[in-house]
Amino acid sequence: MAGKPKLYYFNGRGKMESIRWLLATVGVEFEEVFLEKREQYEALLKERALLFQQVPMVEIDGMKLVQSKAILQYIARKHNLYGKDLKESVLIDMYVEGTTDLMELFMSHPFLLPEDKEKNIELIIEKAKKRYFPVYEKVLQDHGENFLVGNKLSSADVQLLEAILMVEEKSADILSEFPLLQAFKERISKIPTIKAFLQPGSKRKHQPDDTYVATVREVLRMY
Ligand SMILES: N[C@@H](CCC(=O)N[C@@H](CS)C(=O)NCC(=O)O)C(=O)O
Repeated sequence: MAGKPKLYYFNGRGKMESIRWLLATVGVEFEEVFLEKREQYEALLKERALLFQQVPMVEIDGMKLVQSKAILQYIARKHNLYGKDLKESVLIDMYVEGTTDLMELFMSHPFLLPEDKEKNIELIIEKAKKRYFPVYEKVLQDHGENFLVGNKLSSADVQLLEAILMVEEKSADILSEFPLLQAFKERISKIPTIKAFLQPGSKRKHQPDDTYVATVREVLRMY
């Protein structure tokens, strides 16, 4: 039997966090290798473990997978979080891409100059409020189900909850104008595996701090 998936990334959210969320949701335990030194990254490059010289990399089912989107789709397909047919899958892809676009704005935020950070976070919150959250509110309304697609949980639901919590960290009352999203958040948060992942001490990461940013810069030589 294959061992636990092994996740290679930094000790921060970045492009690995949605993968952690999805594995936790489907109840798969995983190990993490945190890159802290340039030498660890160089060792991975030397053994040709990183196809495009990038992390995230996940060792799973005898493969070394890179490209976060491909990894997420693999996990979603394997664990039936990817819809019942092509039409459901493409909707899931669209909704996942929307939340990814929103969360990527947050991912780049810690790397900005201090003087740009405040203005940038205001713009991100504005985008969440005006562009992204109204879409998901309407999808829930039109679809009339507990989930974004079909009548069961999909990776789109998991990622939407992740995005909601990320925005709420910066704007606690963001959902006040979105009652269906508020109910969605409460519902999805109660799924036992997700509830466990939301507890302190889980492998969920919180907002990257200066140490995280400094580590990424050092390991990837981003100066
Ligand atoms: N499309 C890739 C992008 C991965 C990516 O940009 N990884 C960054 C760290 S978050 C990296 O390894 N950068 C090193 C480089 O590009 O040289 C994915 O989604 O996995």
